[in-house]
Amino acid sequence: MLRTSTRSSEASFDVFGAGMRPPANETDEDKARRLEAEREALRVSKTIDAALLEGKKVLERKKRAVKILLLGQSESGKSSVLRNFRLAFTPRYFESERVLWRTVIQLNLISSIKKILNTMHEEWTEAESASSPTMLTSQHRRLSLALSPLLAFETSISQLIASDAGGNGYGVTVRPGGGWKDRLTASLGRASGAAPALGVSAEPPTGGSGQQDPTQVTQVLAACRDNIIALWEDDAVRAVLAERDVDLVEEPGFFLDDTPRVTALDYVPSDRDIMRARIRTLGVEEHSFVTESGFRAGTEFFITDVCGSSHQRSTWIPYFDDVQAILFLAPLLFWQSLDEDTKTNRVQDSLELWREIVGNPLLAKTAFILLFNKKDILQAHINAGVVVKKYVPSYGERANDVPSVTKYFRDKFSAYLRKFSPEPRPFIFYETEAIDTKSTAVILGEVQEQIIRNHLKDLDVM
Ligand SMILES: Nc1nc2c(ncn2[C@@H]2O[C@H](COP(=O)(O)OP(=O)(O)OP(=O)(O)O)[C@@H](O)[C@H]2O)c(=O)[nH]1
Ligand SMILES: [Mg+2]
Repeated sequence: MLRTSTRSSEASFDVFGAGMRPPANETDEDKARRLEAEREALRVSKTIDAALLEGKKVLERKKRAVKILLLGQSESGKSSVLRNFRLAFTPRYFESERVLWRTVIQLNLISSIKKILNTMHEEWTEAESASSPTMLTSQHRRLSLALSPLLAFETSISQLIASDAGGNGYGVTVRPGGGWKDRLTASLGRASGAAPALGVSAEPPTGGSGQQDPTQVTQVLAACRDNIIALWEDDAVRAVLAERDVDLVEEPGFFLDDTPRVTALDYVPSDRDIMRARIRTLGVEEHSFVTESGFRAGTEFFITDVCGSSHQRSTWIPYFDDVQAILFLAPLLFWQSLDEDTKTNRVQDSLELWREIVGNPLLAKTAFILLFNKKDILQAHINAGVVVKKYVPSYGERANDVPSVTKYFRDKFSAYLRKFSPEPRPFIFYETEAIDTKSTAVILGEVQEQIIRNHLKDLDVM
């Protein structure tokens, strides 16, 4: 019995051993190939182990980290708040990205120019087909021609950083997931032959592949400076834009009034410029970082930034899991409608969205912080005489000033929170102006402190 058992175990050992042993007639070449294959298999196995370990570590870190979700309609200022967050709490990282923002701002400027040129072309086409007079002259045609090289840069750089899905043809839209920064960094590095830096290289860049590089755009913009100013300051151009309802000043990412500064060869974007830059988020971006400064520096954050367009809101749901706080942005721009649905009033849309989000059972334990962002724009419009009750009849005879408007809508948001939250939760709100980095830093400092305290309480650390 004992012998049988031994034999059987030897036999089974042999079955595996035979498979592992090299064949008796193995040539030197076969052996080299086999050893190489074994080394490769070991490398792949180690890579998989490392990835699993890394994945586990990320999950562990994510469990301990503070998780924040930025929500709100498109253009509400979610990404701008995230930028403010990074400026306030990871200033070294923010500095390292300044060079990328120069390219985004250059693209914003070119987008505005493209809109003007396209509007002029529409005017010419209609004037020709209807044989009607136009205020635009041959001088405008010369300007249009002189500025047309900029459009090639717009296309080319947009292709580098933009999504294949593209945007609406004007705004800057980036690839989902934030990978655009790596692509742009690599491109800037290649163009200057070194790590990307601000200012242009002494040597003019050589295009080579035919693809425009971001360093060249700096030089072409500098060369176009006077023509851009001439175009934007031209009375006939302004009149054509007004006639065709093209209001560039009101659009996000408007830098035409800053042309002399933005087109300078040594242009370095200020913090405010970076907050004013417009780049549309597509899909969902997850940002993880450890704070360098502020309350409990060294705290790890996971901040999720989403695209606010109504077509993309279903992509938010997977990110509701395990989030400590939602920063909900709701600008009180009651005279505007959504870009994607011009029949829907912006504030009405924010209220509906707020109601859905606060009422979501997955978010019952999540803290909500409401940011009435863009208070500078609200103030400017009230100062310019915009009458609230014209757009919001239920506003009635209340005073036509910012405190009354804010109180009116604040009461509505607060009532929805009380009525639709699955469990009672405090109503926390701030009035913000994300392009003002100083005031935003103070508010974000308070917000961060509250969130960390709550988080530590949940983890039983405090
Ligand atoms: N004047 C002013 N402009 C702001 C303010 N907050 C944001 N902006 C500008 O508004 C534009 C839109 O802001 P984003 O942060 O890109 O908006 P978003 O919510 O991320 O939009 P999506 O990515 O499309 O969902 C940008 O050009 C910002 O510079 C503000 O408080 N005041
Ligand atoms: Mg965004």
